[in-house]
Amino acid sequence: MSDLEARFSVRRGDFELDLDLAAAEGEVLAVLGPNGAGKSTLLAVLAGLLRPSEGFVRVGDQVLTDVPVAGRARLVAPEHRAVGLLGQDGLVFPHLTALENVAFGPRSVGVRRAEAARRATGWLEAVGLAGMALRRPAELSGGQRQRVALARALAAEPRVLLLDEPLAALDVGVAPQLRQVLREQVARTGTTTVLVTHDVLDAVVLADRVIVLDGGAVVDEGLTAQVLAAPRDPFTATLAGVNLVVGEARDGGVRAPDGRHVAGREPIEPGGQAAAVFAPSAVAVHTRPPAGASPRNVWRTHVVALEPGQAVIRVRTAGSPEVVADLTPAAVAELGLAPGSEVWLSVKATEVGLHRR
Ligand SMILES: Nc1ncnc2c1ncn2[C@@H]1O[C@H](COP(=O)(O)OP(=O)(O)OP(=O)(O)O)[C@@H](O)[C@H]1O
Repeated sequence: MSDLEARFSVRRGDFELDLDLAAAEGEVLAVLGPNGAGKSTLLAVLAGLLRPSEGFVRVGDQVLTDVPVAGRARLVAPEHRAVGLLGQDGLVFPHLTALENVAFGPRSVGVRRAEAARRATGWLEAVGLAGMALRRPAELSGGQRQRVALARALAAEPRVLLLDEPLAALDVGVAPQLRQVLREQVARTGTTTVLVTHDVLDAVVLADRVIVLDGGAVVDEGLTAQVLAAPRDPFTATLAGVNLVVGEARDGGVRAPDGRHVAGREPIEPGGQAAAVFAPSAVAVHTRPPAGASPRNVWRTHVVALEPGQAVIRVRTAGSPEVVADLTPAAVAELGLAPGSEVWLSVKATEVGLHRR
């Protein structure tokens, strides 16, 4: 049986989120999605801050939220759920020291002062803050404060930990260290975790599985590596840094809405929806129709934009869906590319993965 299970729909104005998720004990589930996809709404329902229009949330054998279609709703108050929440700006009491902040959880369930302080000291050590126990939040850096907030959340020994963009407010230099601390502590404590993030790296480093939300619905889900290697949704493809052409399975490949046909390494059975995935570095750009015998995909289009990437220039081209190519600056200069340039793109079929949707 899953440790966490939630199935509900919830409305916020015109927005509706429909969700069905489960996480095994100790599993880290990342929730990815663009702005407004419903990620915070999902956490609010799990935390008991928001009541769904229908559905339930269960943690272990305890039903925390139960809103039947007809009949009485039941909602366990947020403070009585064994659910911890850590947001972007970890909530810590400004007037308490780091130690007192972390000891707060154990104290509030009746643990004696000395024992709570002993446990809090252990947690502060675990998150790399030994020696900072007596500082108040104002005397700590943003990254250190977030460590205190993490220690505080874990010291309450939640059955499920909810992380809402926990690294988003930190400097890029600090985020990797805290990401590592999160990873260690979640693994060490075996806490079932739901991690909302914009950053694909968080999912790669921390999560066993991911779900991708878009417009209030789950559009992709599975093991992190699999979802990123074979995205089924354009948003996931962008996160994974790959091109995704979704269309009808036809003639062994994928027929895009704009008529483009994409062949892959292995032919795919016709019928139904399929997706072709290929890396921007696998796309060659030509200013004339390319000649050559090897089996490959060739499409005529035009350049929409040139964008700086890391040691490459990303060439965005017209089409539905859009295809991007990564070229060296020298190649872009040699081809004389600019927005509006007519180009032919070619991709070797051996570089294209095809899968069913
Ligand atoms: N209090 C509210 N009242 C009405 N609508 C709301 C409220 N809060 C959020 N919404 C709407 O619900 C939708 C989902 O918002 P939510 O904050 O869950 O998205 P998100 O995926 O967390 O986005 P972001 O990544 O920008 O934080 C949005 O369309 C938003 O406008």
